[in-house]
Amino acid sequence: MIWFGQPEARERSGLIEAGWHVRVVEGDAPVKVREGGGVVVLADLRHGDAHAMPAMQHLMTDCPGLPWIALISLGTPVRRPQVKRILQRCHDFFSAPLDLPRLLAALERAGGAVLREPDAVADLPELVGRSAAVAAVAASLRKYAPIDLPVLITGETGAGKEVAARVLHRLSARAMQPFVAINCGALPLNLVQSELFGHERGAFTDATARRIGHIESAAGGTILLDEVGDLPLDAQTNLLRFLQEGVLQRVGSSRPIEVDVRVMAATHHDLEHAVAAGRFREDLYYRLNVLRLQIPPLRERGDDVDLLAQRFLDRFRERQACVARGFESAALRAMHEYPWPGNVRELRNRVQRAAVMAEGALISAADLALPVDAGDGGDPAITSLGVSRASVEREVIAACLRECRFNISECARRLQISRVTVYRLCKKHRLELRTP
Ligand SMILES: Nc1ncnc2c1ncn2[C@@H]1O[C@H](COP(=O)(O)OP(=O)(O)OP(=O)(O)O)[C@@H](O)[C@H]1O
Repeated sequence: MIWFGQPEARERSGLIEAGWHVRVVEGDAPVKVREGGGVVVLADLRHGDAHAMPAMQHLMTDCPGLPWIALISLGTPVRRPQVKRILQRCHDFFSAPLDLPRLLAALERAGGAVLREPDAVADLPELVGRSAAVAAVAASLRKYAPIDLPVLITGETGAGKEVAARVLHRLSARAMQPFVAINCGALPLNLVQSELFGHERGAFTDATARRIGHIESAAGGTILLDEVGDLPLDAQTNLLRFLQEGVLQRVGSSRPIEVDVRVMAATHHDLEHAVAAGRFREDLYYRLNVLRLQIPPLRERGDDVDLLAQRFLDRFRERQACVARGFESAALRAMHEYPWPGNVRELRNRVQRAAVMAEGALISAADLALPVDAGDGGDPAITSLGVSRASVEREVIAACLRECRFNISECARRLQISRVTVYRLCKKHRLELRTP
């Protein structure tokens, strides 16, 4: 629903709990909405505030088919022409204090099915979100996609760098050609060159046959070099040559092979720092950093957390039997408070686990293993800071281990702790180090 004005906290959380996505509009900027799909608009005129009136009028003209509901109080200037025009357009009226159950019933009638509000990036279904931060990413993606130059994608782990690279590829002229993503940090050190550039038969002891490398296998398409900062210096030199001349040499061969591939690189480390420390070639950095895309961390995406969580839950429900279909308001609050060090990936993992754990229709903060704030009347065992920390720590490690398929080195790298610490924490939290 679009709420023009200011919902009270209880109103907003009641709506979200009932499955509605609430988009609050306070300013006078025009609002874009796709008609149909269960969108309902509420004109909150309780405070007689004329601020959002132009945006309301605009939307009424733009989307004449939308159902409108008015919320008024004794203070609403009902005789003012602007207000009168809006009231004339409304199907239903509510007076303060708002009777939430009656409003929910009216919304169901007006909007039909539960609203799935269009994302800010409706034409990019891979990129769920409607925050300004995600809209800015979407705008850059559309701008960069048709330009056949390298892109350097930065952002915290799990924020969606690979998702962005896939969108860039899909929107580019190379869309019908391969997209190859490789994690440079996970390549065995002694095989990096052969993995990237391929090798000829007999190039080294185990090279019993000729093998093409990842770059060649992406011929005509795009290669994403994830964690590019982890490439050893000799591989960096060859990559630079490839970027400059468009040719590569397989290990054990002196024959240059021309390969047409768009290179994208991603990193969650500070590459500038690596350059300053001499761990990353400066010339390669400039070659890769032609177009730059910064993926914002989840904690900076506002209500996208709700949207993503619901999306992950819906997807999970399509594949697995589970009773959960939404989130308690305390769970939504907890998700907004939590800093999400593992970003969208961590959110997905927590939601999936919570969907399994939840015993009712609504997932609680405890199901998500997230701390709830003390004023919430939540479980005291959960609100204790020590227990919450331990629980979060366990969840983050368990999720990361699963993501890395129980590869301890990879897990240590992603969490930026030592392998020894990973083992210690697994022991502390009784996490099994099984192979998948
Ligand atoms: N905006 C988004 N909408 C939907 N799913 C997303 C979004 N961003 C990320 N994801 C999901 O989150 C998970 C992590 O995303 P991705 O692998 O792109 O992150 P990353 O930044 O490349 O991580 P890493 O630094 O560990 O390589 C994936 O399952 C991806 O599908």
